[in-house]
Amino acid sequence: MIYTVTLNPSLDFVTRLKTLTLGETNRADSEAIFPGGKGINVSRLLGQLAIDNTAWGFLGGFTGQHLKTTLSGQHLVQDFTPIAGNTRINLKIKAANETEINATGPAITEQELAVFFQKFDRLTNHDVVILSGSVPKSLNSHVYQQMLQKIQLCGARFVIDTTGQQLKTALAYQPLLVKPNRSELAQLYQTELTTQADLLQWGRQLIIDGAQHAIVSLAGDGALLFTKNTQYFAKPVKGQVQNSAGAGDSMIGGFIGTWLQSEDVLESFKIAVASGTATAFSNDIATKQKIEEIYHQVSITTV
Ligand SMILES: Nc1ncnc2c1ncn2[C@@H]1O[C@H](COP(=O)(O)OP(=O)(O)O)[C@@H](O)[C@H]1O
Ligand SMILES: O=P(O)(O)OC[C@H]1O[C@](O)(COP(=O)(O)O)[C@@H](O)[C@@H]1O
Repeated sequence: MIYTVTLNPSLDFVTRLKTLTLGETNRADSEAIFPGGKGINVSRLLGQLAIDNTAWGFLGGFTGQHLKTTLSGQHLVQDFTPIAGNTRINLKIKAANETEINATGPAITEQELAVFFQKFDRLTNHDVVILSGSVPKSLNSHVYQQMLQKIQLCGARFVIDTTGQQLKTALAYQPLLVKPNRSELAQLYQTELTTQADLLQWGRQLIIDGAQHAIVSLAGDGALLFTKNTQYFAKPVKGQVQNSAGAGDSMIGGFIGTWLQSEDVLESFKIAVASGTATAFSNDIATKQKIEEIYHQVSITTV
């Protein structure tokens, strides 16, 4: 089974307006609410590809209830840990630029955390756990490492999409896949990535440091894939961006869902790029139909 973990799910409140003026009352042209949180986005993308998966994480309050309702009927099993606090609302402002305010998230009690950790006892070496996104402020920053130790103990495999020290620590546990974007890679290695040579050098470093596969996503500039023996570049597909939130999560879902079925790295990368692009070109997580449409436009070269 594939499990996704979203410690800090969200409702994404997306509002559109022509111009955003700070310090003034702005009037929106439109607004919409989407389920959010990186692991949940991965689950939804896997669901679009009809790949069975179970979503873990914390949900609570009226926002958590709304998220639950929105997810019901999608191709994923909800196995969230209930909490007393309210699931957060993240604000995405689409004006001339995209501005995001991601909330800190609710308080998680020690008891709620203990109930969540019990789920890891049932993992086996057939399972893959996808750990994604930020840690609610109330949780200790070592929570990712605690999960990794439990996953390793059961012989399960994992994918991790987080940043900074948490990502650095995770590399030593040999993740199946990591997917930093350009700024996350620069932050990880405390370096500047100005040239293609910089990207290739530091992308490869992810493999040297322990990752089995590494995608460096470059938003409108495409993506790079690194494995022990190969390096690929996917050119950006041209199109109209609608809402790029979840594009990176969709890449992870597309890659890992395909790789677990075929172990075909090139095909998995192609579907990853199609999935990420299709989500960027959609209002919400991409549909299977949109992914198939984009798939035929994906062009990959060895670099
Ligand atoms: N503006 C865009 N044009 C074309 N493809 C895009 C665009 N934005 C995202 N994508 C696709 O989605 C992938 C993931 O997007 P990116 O923004 O890099 O991830 P993240 O959301 O994790 O920061 C990119 O590597 C690219 O393939
Ligand atoms: O957990 P974080 O880092 O606060 O991010 C949560 C946000 O990330 C998203 O999952 C989108 O992620 P990406 O754009 O990086 O793919 C949103 O749905 C959500 O609001």
